[in-house]
Amino acid sequence: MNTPLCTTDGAALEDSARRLLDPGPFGYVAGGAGSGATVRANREAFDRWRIVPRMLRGAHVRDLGVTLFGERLPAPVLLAPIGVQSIVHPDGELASARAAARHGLPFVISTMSSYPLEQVAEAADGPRWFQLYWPDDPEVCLSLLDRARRSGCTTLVVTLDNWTFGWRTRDLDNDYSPAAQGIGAATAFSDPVFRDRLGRPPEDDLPAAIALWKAMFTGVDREWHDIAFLRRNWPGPLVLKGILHPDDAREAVDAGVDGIVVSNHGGRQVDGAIAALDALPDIKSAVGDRITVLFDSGVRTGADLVKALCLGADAVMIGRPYLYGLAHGGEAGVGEVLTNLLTELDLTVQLSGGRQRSDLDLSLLKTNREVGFLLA
Ligand SMILES: Cc1cc2nc3c(=O)[nH]c(=O)nc-3n(C[C@H](O)[C@H](O)[C@H](O)COP(=O)(O)O)c2cc1C
Ligand SMILES: O=C(O)C(=O)c1ccccc1
Repeated sequence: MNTPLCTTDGAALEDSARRLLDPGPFGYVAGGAGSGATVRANREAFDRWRIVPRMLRGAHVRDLGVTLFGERLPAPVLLAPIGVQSIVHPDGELASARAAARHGLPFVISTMSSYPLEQVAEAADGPRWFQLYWPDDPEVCLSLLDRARRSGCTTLVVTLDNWTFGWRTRDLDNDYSPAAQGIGAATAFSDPVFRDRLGRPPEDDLPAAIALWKAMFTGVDREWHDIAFLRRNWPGPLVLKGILHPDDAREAVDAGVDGIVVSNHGGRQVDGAIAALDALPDIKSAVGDRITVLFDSGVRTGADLVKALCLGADAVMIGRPYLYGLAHGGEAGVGEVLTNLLTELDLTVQLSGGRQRSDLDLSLLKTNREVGFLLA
């Protein structure tokens, strides 16, 4: 471990990662789209809510476990799919997956991992899900789904908000692109159908392999009726990631998926997009309990986890904070970030009078505006 990790908040953790990493990788992880308005909005949205703790509720005994798609989890927390993790630590996804497994939390393996899917899955000796960047070649897609299933991934998360990268100003200014170096291509390059399409081993002509990889995985967008292809070809739970509009959430229900992730990709795609937390209540009202509602974007503390759960998320994904932990100390660093978040979650729930997930609802929250009204 490099230095003790900051426990104060996500900003301190980010600052300490800035000191450890080169500007290119740090900017890639921390940066957002355009002016950074949505990265900021994600944080501001959390700051607009206040928890109103309740007393004398016997909260000394707690169980925050939840069942997601038939899987029992110790807490309503997952590790978000994050690709190219080797840019912050050589062990990359292997270390993060091991830390997740030690906490019994699901690790969502990105299509763009720095290590092949099978290797990450083996390291994630606990619950593991697969995140799909949907290639335009259906045979490659089927091959990825098959590999994910064989590797023990139970749930498929299909990311809909990144058919192409947002306008990422920091990366442009730093002239930094992991993809241009082929970082994140390990799963594609080890795919038999991809290799067949390329016609030779990727190592023999890296530029050609990278060009085919980029062409296959970017620039395609699909339509709602295309979800049927994944529904037909994925035997387990299917989750759509990147939903921000209640009508899209209703479409997801109609498409027969099992869940959605309310997310703006951590503010990395559309500058000026609505904060994911601001989108959550309307989406929850739109879908009710018909599908599972997951959430990410902007979560930095245990109190943030409580707020997202109170606003309707069935479980919450951690993004950048665990990557900062990885930068600090590999598996141990990720483990420490998770321990800190889970401990603060548990303490916040206890001190707020909660005993279980179902105690966390809107009755525990007020907006700043309401608080101001009460004070007036
Ligand atoms: C460096 C980096 C790489 C990411 N890679 C992926 C990815 O491969 N697939 C995906 O669905 N989301 C990816 N995301 C988005 C995360 O899954 C998640 O939505 C986001 O980090 C949540 O916001 P937060 O970091 O503010 O918590 C990535 C995010 C970062 C910071
Ligand atoms: O950077 C990202 O947000 C992301 O989703 C991604 C996409 C492709 C490769 C690596 C990361």
